[in-house]
Amino acid sequence: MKIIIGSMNQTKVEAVKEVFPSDQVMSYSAESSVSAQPFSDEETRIGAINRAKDCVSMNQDAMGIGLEGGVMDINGQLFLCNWGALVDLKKNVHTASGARILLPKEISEPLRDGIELGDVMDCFAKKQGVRHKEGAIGIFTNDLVSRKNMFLHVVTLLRGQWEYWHESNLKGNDV
Ligand SMILES: O=P(O)(O)OP(=O)(O)OP(=O)(O)OC[C@H]1O[C@@H](n2cnc3c(O)ncnc32)[C@H](O)[C@@H]1O
Ligand SMILES: [Mg+2]
Repeated sequence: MKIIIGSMNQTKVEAVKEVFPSDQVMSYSAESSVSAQPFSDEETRIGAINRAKDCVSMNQDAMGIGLEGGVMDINGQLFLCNWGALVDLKKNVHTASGARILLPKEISEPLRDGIELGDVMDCFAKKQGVRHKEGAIGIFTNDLVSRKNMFLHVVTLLRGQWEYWHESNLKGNDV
């Protein structure tokens, strides 16, 4: 089976390759068609779906996977949120979200001023390319859960749902 992951970010590409080890995984810089820094669950999820659909529009013989990172507000506090979407050969869509953790004020304030999380994290952690490595989730979990680990869980949720609905020949809520 061919699978296109709609990102060149290695944390996302490696997560898909690990969850689909027997398949041909290709990466493509898909359009999320949402803001570079999504600010709600809804916007982040739509970004993931748009990326997956953009992948499928490139190659009708492949399944598309979109993974999107964002933040969401609960009672004035910002949490990391991540969403994934899988579009299969029949154009059914499955979605799943990732773990979420609170971001400290040092991060949420510059985010609300319009700076992207990846850039804020590099400045905060005094590192380069946190988004391509451990991610904010890695930094704020003391490296116990990396960005790739978090996406591994999301992609596993996508694969499991796709298998369940595919094998049962039924339609899920998302499809
Ligand atoms: O190339 P793409 O696939 O776009 O990968 P990205 O690293 O930009 O990631 P997203 O667009 O999915 O995430 C939206 C923004 O949130 C940032 N972001 C999300 N989760 C992050 C994390 O765990 N660590 C650092 N930055 C993160 C990311 O850098 C972007 O600025
Ligand atoms: Mg991005």
